[in-house]
Amino acid sequence: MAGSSFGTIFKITTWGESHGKGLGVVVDGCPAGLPLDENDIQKFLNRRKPGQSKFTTPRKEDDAVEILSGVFEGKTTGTPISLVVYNQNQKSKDYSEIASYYRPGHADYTFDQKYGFRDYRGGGRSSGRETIGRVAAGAIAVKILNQLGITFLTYTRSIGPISISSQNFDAAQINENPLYMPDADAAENAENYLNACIAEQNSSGGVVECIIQGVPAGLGDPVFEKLNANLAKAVMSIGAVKGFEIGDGFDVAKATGKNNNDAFRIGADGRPVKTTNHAGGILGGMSDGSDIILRAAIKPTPSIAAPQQTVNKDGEEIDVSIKGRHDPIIVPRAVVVVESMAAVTLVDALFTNMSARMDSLEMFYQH
Ligand SMILES: Cc1cc2nc3c(=O)[nH]c(=O)nc-3n(C[C@H](O)[C@H](O)[C@H](O)COP(=O)(O)O)c2cc1C
Ligand SMILES: C=C(O[C@@H]1CC(C(=O)O)=C[C@@H](OP(=O)(O)O)[C@H]1O)C(=O)O
Repeated sequence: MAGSSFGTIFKITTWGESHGKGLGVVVDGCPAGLPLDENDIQKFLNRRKPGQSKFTTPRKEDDAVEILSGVFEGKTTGTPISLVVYNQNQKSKDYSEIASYYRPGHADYTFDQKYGFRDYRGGGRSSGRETIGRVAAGAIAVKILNQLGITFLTYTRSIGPISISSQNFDAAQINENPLYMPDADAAENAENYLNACIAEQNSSGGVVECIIQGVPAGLGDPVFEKLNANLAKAVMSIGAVKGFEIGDGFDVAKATGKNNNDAFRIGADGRPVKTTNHAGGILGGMSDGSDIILRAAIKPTPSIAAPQQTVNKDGEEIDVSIKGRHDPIIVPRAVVVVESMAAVTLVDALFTNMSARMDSLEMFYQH
C-alpha cells in the first residue's frame, strides 16, 4: 500500500494499525542538533490520547512513546527518527462481527473493494489511531518552528450548532475544558449538546481552527507546491476531515472585491503590512507574513450504537448497531492532529525555501 508518506525534505512516514502490535512514524530530514527527548513527544501525544474525558473513546491506552533511532545524547543526529507506541488495549473480538458487513461512514467497503481483503480489527489502517504517527512527527515539527519564533494556537471552534464567540474568546480556556474550546460558555453549551447526542446513541461533528503566528513571507512554491494546497492536503488526509478553509474560506464566495481585499500600509518597521487578513496569511500560494488561519470541518463519528441500515458481504440488506469503543465526538482529539499536520507542512516549506534564492546559499558559504 503506497501513500503513507508526506513531505519532500522533511518527510514523515506513518505505519501501524489500531489492533496490530503498535503504531508509529519515521521522520526523515530533521536537521541534526535539535534537542529532543521522549517527553517533548509525549506532551503532544497526551493531547490526542484516548480516555481524556467522557467525550472520548473509553479505550484505555497510555500511548507511551519510545524513540528508537535518530537521537543521541539528547539531540537529533540528522538521521531518520523512528518513534513507536505499542497498543495495549485491543479488544479485537468486538470486531469479529464487522468482518462480515460494511459500517456506514467508515472505510470498510472501500478497503474491501480496493484490496479484496482488510484488517477488520477496528479501523485497521484507517483508524483514528493512525494519527499517533502524525502527532509524534508534529511534536518535532512544532519544536523546530518554536525555535524560529513560529507559534501555534489550535482549538475547537464549534461543535454541532455551538460556536465560540469572538467576545468570549479566551485562549487560557483551551486547556480548561475537555473540548479544547477557548470560550467557557460555549464549552458548557457544547457539553450539554454532546450529552444529548450520547443519550441518543448519536455523535457530533465540528470545526477545528489553527492560527499560526510568526511565519515569514515567502513560504510555499508556485504552482503545484502552494502552501495553501499543501496545507489542504495535509489536513484533508486526516480521517473524518471533510472540509478545509484558509482565511475567510467559503465565505469569500459571498464577499466583494472591496471587502475581501486586504489593504497594504507601511508598518512600524517600514515594511508593507496588511490591515486585515481575509486571505488567512497566504497570497499566491506563499505566506504573506500575517497569521496563517486555517480550519478543518470534521464529520460526526461514523461508528454509532443507534440502529443503521447496511449490507453484508453476502449481498443481504441488514440492520446493525455498531459495538466497540468509539469517540462520541472526534473534534477535541483532532485539535492536535490538525496542528501537527500544519506544522509538518510548514517545516517542509521552510526547508524547501532555503533553495529559493542565491542569497540563502551565499549566506551559507560566507566563512
Ligand atoms: C482522532 C480520531 C479519532 C477517531 N475516532 C473514531 C472512532 O472512535 N470511531 C469511528 O468510527 N471513527 C473514528 N474516527 C474517524 C474514522 O477513522 C474515519 O471516519 C474513517 O476512517 C473513514 O474515513 P473518512 O471519514 O475520512 O471518510 C476518528 C478519526 C480521528 C482522526
Ligand atoms: C483508540 C483510538 O481511537 C479509536 C479510533 C477508531 C476509529 O475507527 O478511527 C475507533 C476506535 O478504536 P478501535 O480501533 O478499537 O475501534 C477508537 O477507540 C485512538 O485514536 O487512539
